[in-house]
Amino acid sequence: MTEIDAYDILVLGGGKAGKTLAMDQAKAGKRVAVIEAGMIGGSCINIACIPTKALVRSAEVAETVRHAGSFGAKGGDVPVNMHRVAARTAEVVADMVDFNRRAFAASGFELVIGWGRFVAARVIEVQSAGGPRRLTGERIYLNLGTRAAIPPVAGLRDAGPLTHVEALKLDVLPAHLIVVGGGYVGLEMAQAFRRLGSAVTLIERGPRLAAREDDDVAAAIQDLFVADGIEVAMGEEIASVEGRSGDHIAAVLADGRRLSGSHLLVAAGREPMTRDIGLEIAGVDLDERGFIKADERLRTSAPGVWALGEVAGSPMFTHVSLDDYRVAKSGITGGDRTTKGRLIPSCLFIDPEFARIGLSEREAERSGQAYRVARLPVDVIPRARTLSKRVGLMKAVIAADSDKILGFTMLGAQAGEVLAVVQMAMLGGLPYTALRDGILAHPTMAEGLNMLFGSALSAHR
Ligand SMILES: Cc1cc2nc3c(=O)[nH]c(=O)nc-3n(C[C@H](O)[C@H](O)[C@H](O)COP(=O)(O)OP(=O)(O)OC[C@H]3O[C@@H](n4cnc5c(N)ncnc54)[C@H](O)[C@@H]3O)c2cc1C
Ligand SMILES: NC(=O)c1ccc[n+]([C@@H]2O[C@H](COP(=O)([O-])OP(=O)(O)OC[C@H]3O[C@@H](n4cnc5c(N)ncnc54)[C@H](O)[C@@H]3O)[C@@H](O)[C@H]2O)c1
Repeated sequence: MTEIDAYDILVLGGGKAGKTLAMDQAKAGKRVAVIEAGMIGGSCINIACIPTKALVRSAEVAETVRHAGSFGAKGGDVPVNMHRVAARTAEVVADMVDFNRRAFAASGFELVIGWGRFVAARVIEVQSAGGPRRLTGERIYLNLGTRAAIPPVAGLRDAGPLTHVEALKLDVLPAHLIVVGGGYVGLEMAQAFRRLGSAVTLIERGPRLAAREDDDVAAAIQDLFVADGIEVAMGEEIASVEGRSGDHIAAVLADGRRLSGSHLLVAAGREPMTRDIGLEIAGVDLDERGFIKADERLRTSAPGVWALGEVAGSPMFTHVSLDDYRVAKSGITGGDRTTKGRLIPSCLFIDPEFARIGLSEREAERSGQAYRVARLPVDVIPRARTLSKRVGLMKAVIAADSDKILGFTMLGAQAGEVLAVVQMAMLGGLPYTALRDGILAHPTMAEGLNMLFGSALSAHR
């Protein structure tokens, strides 16, 4: 019989929520272990947010150099060294992994590297370098994450498509990249590779890019992509894929048209890492999509087992995974924090950025409440002119019967930073007039908020 090591806190999967909880609880004197398959620090720093934003930065520099002449500097269409781009991305990742590794060690939790699976209700077996080990915890937290879903399209899997993981390591520039999916991953990657110098075709089967956004916002993003020279194929179903990514590949559409390229990147959504790890033995129920069913305190159907981050069905952002840690910690310390009613910001790192907090106009309409809308083209903000970044819009949704801000959307330079200003106003319960009348520094992009909230509000419903 293999011995079972017992811990106060056992975390399976070291994502943002799990690693933060582990460090916190280890520092508080608990006996804590984290079982992690191999990505020290989880997907954000290894294969997701951080390397994509490093790639996006390389693309931004290439684009700036390309247009340097108009700013009076010497530039032009200089070739991009993808070997260096990939190396820089890897350096940024390595630094953060190292930082995490040291923080883990300093906190005092035990990091067990290996693939974990339940072998009994509260027992996880790990296949680690030193042979199999069994661990149990008074409290067990599952922070397993997701991976790129490969749609069941004939020939797609056999074509060896790239996902974000491989695309971030490419040290040759794809001559022509086909991107399947116009969500967050597809949009960031499509524009980055276009600006690095690839021809890019983006295929989205739905009616709009960034599916959850309002039509005018999605159309503005599409215009931006078309202006960048990206071929955008909307509302198209891929019937089959022929060839191999990295060589020659073609997406054959339902109407028989062929969209050909050299590489194909799949960015068509995510699937949870819940298969074949004995969750049924653990008594952890899944929903119809395979995500762990968790309540507002992130409790699963198994007593003493919680789920955190994407695998728990939480919105797929690192800052939400971090908040799941706060909810989990509150459960340990007797607090009452839950996942209900969270105000969750999002920022899409295209150029210019897209950001949203609270309700979109469509969501406000669906909610049935009376509301007003304010709109502003970014072009009228002085800072947008000094930056030569005049594309985009700001949009706010305000309650009709009070001055409460219900939502804010921006496509424009530094949208993620401007968003935080509105978010703080919303968190503080400030009326929209505070942003209309507050003295904001000139010339900043945030100054546009004075104009946005000072503009005529059109009433709805
Ligand atoms: C390309 C891309 C870009 C993104 N960019 C952003 C961004 O800019 N901003 C943002 O907020 N969000 C971004 N996201 C989303 C963000 O990465 C995730 O929401 C975030 O990392 C939270 O993940 P998590 O905590 O749920 O789990 P993860 O960080 O995915 O952690 C899960 C961990 O569990 C491990 N694991 C899984 N199964 C097992 C097992 N059986 N045994 C042992 N270990 C296991 C995995 O190795 C992994 O390390 C991006 C996602 C992608 C794909
Ligand atoms: N900046 C950020 O914060 C950031 C960046 C990347 C990812 N993320 C997170 O990761 C999540 C997942 O991103 P994602 O882009 O993989 O998924 P997504 O769900 O956001 O978008 C997937 C898109 O692919 C389309 N699609 C699916 N199957 C298709 C097919 N066969 N042909 C053509 N199109 C198809 C869908 O209609 C959808 O528009 C995001 O929702 C986001 O929460 C965040």
